[in-house]
Amino acid sequence: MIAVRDLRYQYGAVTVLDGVTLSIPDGQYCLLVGPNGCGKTTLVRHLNALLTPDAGTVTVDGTDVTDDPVVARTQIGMVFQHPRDQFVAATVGADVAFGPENLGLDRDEIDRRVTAALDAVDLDGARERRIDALSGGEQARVAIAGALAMEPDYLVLDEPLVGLDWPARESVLDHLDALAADGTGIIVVTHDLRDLHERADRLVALHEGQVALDVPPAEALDSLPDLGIRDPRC
Ligand SMILES: Nc1ncnc2c1ncn2[C@@H]1O[C@H](COP(=O)(O)OP(=O)(O)OP(=O)(O)O)[C@@H](O)[C@H]1O
Repeated sequence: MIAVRDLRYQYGAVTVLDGVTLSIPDGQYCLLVGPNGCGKTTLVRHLNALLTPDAGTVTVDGTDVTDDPVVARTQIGMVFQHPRDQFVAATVGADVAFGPENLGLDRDEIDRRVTAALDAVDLDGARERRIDALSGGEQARVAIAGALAMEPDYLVLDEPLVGLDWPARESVLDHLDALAADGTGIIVVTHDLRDLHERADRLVALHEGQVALDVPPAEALDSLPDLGIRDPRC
């Protein structure tokens, strides 16, 4: 379980997170929503210790991520807002292998993980393809595969659908559904709930640095406009 307790963070004099508390059990599919600049990325960067809290704690299965960032980073896979910035190799297979290689795994295990991760996003035939020659949707799936190759308990995706056309968007979402069905916890950061609200178990909305809503998505819809988020039914 990921547990965030009274998390506070400011950039200079600007307070962004002002006492965020939430727990995300294993296997949950959670949406983290809020308008631009409300602190969603700042919050998820704390989950695997890319940022250190000014106050409060983030624990994963009881381990404080600040004390043990490596544990957090192996249990929580992150897919960043612009996947293109995340790639470290020219080809799909080399990029997906990068994380397991850094874990010091043997070649057979690396190969097994790369195969499984690419299979999970339907890119099993794409190992030798150059990433810069892939479509935006394919690149998004490579980024997800890169995180999956670490065999994380949770996958955190920061605005994974930006710039994708409808088929690519559906494809990425269907793959997330399949991962969730297999027990991977999914946390999707977004300000656009179209196609998402019916898939997730839970919706957490940030407002003025705090958790303003934490309910099943269907219960949140009427309150969203007051929090600066478009009602996806409209
Ligand atoms: N490195 C930084 N230095 C100073 N201010 C920052 C930095 N990163 C973010 N901020 C500010 O912190 C606030 C929260 O930013 P954050 O990126 O967490 O919001 P967000 O909800 O993810 O926004 P978006 O939906 O636009 O991605 C914003 O006002 C942003 O300008």
